[in-house]
Amino acid sequence: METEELVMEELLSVEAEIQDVQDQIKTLFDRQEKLEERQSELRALLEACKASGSPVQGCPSTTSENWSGPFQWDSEADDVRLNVFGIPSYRANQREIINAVMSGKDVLVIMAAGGGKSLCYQLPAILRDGVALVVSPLLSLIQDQVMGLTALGIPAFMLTSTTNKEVEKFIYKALEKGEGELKVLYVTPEKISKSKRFMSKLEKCNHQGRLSLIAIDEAHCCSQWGHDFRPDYKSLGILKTQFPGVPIVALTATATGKVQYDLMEMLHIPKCVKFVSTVNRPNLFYKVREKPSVGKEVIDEIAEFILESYSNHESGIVYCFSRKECEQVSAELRTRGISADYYHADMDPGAREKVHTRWSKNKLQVIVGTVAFGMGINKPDVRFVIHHSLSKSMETYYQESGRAGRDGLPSECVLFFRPADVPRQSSMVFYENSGLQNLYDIVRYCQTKRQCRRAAFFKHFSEALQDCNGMCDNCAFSNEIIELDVSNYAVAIVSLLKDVLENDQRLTMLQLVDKMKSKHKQLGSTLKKEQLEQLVVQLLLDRVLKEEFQHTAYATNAYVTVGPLANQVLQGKKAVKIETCNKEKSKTAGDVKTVKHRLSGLESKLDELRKELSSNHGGIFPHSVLSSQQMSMISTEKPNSMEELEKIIGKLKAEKYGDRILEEIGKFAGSEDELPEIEASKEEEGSSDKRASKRLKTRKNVVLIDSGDEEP
Ligand SMILES: Nc1ncnc2c1ncn2[C@@H]1O[C@H](COP(=O)(O)OP(=O)(O)OP(=O)(O)O)[C@@H](O)[C@H]1O
Repeated sequence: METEELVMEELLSVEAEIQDVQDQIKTLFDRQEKLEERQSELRALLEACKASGSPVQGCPSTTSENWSGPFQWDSEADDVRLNVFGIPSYRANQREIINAVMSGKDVLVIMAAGGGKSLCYQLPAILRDGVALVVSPLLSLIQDQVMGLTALGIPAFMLTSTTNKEVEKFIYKALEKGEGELKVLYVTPEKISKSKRFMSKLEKCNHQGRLSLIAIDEAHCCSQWGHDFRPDYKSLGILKTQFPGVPIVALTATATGKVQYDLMEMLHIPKCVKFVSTVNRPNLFYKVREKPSVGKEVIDEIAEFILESYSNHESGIVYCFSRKECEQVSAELRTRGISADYYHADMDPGAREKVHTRWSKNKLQVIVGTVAFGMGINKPDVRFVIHHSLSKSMETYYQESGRAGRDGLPSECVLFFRPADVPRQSSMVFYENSGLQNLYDIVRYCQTKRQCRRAAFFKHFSEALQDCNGMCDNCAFSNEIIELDVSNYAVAIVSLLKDVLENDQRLTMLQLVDKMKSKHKQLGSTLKKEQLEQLVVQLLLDRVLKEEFQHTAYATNAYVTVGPLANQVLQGKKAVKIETCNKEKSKTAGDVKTVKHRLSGLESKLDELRKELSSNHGGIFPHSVLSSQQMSMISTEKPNSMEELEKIIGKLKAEKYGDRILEEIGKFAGSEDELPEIEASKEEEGSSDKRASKRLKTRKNVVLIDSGDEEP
C-alpha cells in the first residue's frame, strides 16, 4: 500500500514535470513561429530592395532610378491630370508611380486609403495606346469607378455578370478587333479564372499589341495572410505568364511585409518597383474608450458622443460584431434621435444598396454595419468611425477606421473595448492563420493606456516611427497612469485554474472572474470586476494563461486555462502588472466637450497675446520661426500672410483643434531651440501663454496679429 502511494506520488510529479516541459516546448514553438514570420518579412524586404532599388520602408534604397523625371510624357501627363481629371497637382508618390508604369515596369503600390491610388493606373491607361485591364474585387467598386470615368469622358466599361449582351458584344469586338472606343476595362477576378472566352479575346488583344497595362486593385486579396483573402485572386498569376510584356500595377492600402512578399510571388512580379507610402493618417484621432458592461450604457455613450460632437449631421460609421447587434444598435440610436440604419450581409442586395445610397447622399447620418460594410466605401467626408466591438486584427481595424477622413480633414476613430469581447472574437478567429496572434495584437493596442496608438500601427506595418502630434488619446491626454503590481492576484488565478483543471472542469473568462470575485471578497480584495477582467486579458497576452476552444452543436466556446508561463508566475519569477488611470481618462479623453472647454478658457488668453503682438511688431510673417513640423501640425495648407494664417486657425478651431493651435501660436514667438514648448500646454492653463508673451518682448522677428481683427 505504502509502495503504491509512493509510486502514485512520483507519477504525479513526473506528470507535472512533463506538463512543464510541454509548456516550454509550446513557448519555444510560438517563438519559432514568430521568428519565422519575421524572417520571411525581412527576406521580402531584402528582395524588394534588391529588385526595385526604390525606397522601401525599413530597408535602405540600393539604386536610384529617378522616377520623378523628366520623362518624354511629362507634359502630356500634366495635361491629362489637370484637364481630364481636374487634379491640380500630384500627391506623394503618384508622379513616380505613373512614370514607372509608363516605363513598362511592374509596380507594387502601397498607399493609405484615400491616398489616390486610382489615378496611378487610370492616368497611364489614358496615355498608353490600347486597352487597360483593371481587376477589382467588388461589383459596387467597379460600378463606381466606371461611372466616375465615364463622367470624365473616358471610355470605360465593365464586364461582369451584370453586363448586358449588347455591351458584352461591344467589349469583345473592341478587344478582338480594336473596333469602337474602349480605354479602360474593369473585370472581377472570377472573369480571369473562369471565363476562357474572355481570356482568349484578351490574348488576341495583346497579340495585336493593344493591351496597355493590367491593374490589380486591392491586391492584398491575393495573400491568405492578408485580411481579405479571395481565392480567385490566387489565379491572377496567369496574367503575367500569358502577357509577360504588359506592365502590371498591383495596388493596396495595407500589406505587411509578409503579404507584400506573398502577393509579389502570386502575381509573378518579383522584380516589381515598389512604392510604399506611409500608413500614417495624420488627420485621424485614435482613441479607445472603456466599454460599459451594460449594453444600453454603451449605446448611451455612443449616442452622446455623436449628438455632442457631430450635431450637424456629419457622416459616421458604427461597426458591430454581429448582424443582430447591428440591427439593435441602429434601432437604439434611432430612439435617441440619431438618423441611423443598419447594413449587413444577411440583407438582400437591393436593401443594402438603398441604405448605402442614402448614407452616401447624406440622407442618413450613421450606418451601423458589420465587416460586410467594407471595401469600396468611398465617401470622403466620414467624420467618425466608432467600433462598438473589438476588431479581429490590427489590419482590419486600420482598414475600417481608415474609412474616416478620406478628404484629409480631422476625423475621429473610437474603439469601445471591454475584455469580455475578447473571447467572442477569439472563438471566431482561432482557426484562421495566425488568427489568435492577430487578435491579441489589437487587444494589446486596446489595453495600453500609455503607448501611442499610432506607434502600434507603425510597428504592425514595419514602418519607422513618426510623430503622433498628439493625435491619439494616450499622447494627447497625460492623465496619471498608475501601474499596479497584481502578481498576487495572478498567482491566485493560476492556482484556481490548476484546481479546476485537476477536477476536469473548465472556466470561461467570465466564470473565472466571478469565481475570483467571490474568492477575493472573503479576502477583502480591492480589484474591481473590470480590473480582474483586464488582468485575465493581460495574462493571456503574457502567455501565463491561454484560451482553449470547444465546439458544441451551436457554437464554439472559449475557455481560459493555464498557459506556458503559468509556472513562472507561481514560482515568483514573473511579475504581473496592470495599468490603471487615476481619473477616468477613457471617458473624457479627446471628447469634443473637453476640448471645447479647454478652448474657451484659452480664447481670452489669445486676445491678450494679440494685443501684445500688435503693440510690438510690423506685420512680417515669420516663416522662418516655424519648423516644417510645426507647420504641418497647424495645417496642410501653407499660409503666406498673417491673415491667411488666422483663417486657417479659425477653421481648425471650428474643427475642434483650437487648443493645439493656441499652443503653436505661443511658439511663433519662441525660438526653436528653446525647450520643447509642447510641455507648456501640459502646464496649468495660461502658463504657456504667459511664457509666450514674455518671449515676445525679447524677440525681434515676431508676428503681428492685428488686435482689432475679429477671430476668423
Ligand atoms: N493628386 C490629387 N490631388 C487631389 N485629389 C486627389 C489626387 N489624387 C487623387 N485625388 C482624389 O482623392 C480621392 C481618393 O482617391 P482614390 O479613390 O484613388 O483613393 P484610393 O487610394 O483608391 O483609396 P481607397 O483605398 O480607399 O479606395 C478621390 O476623390 C480622388 O479624386
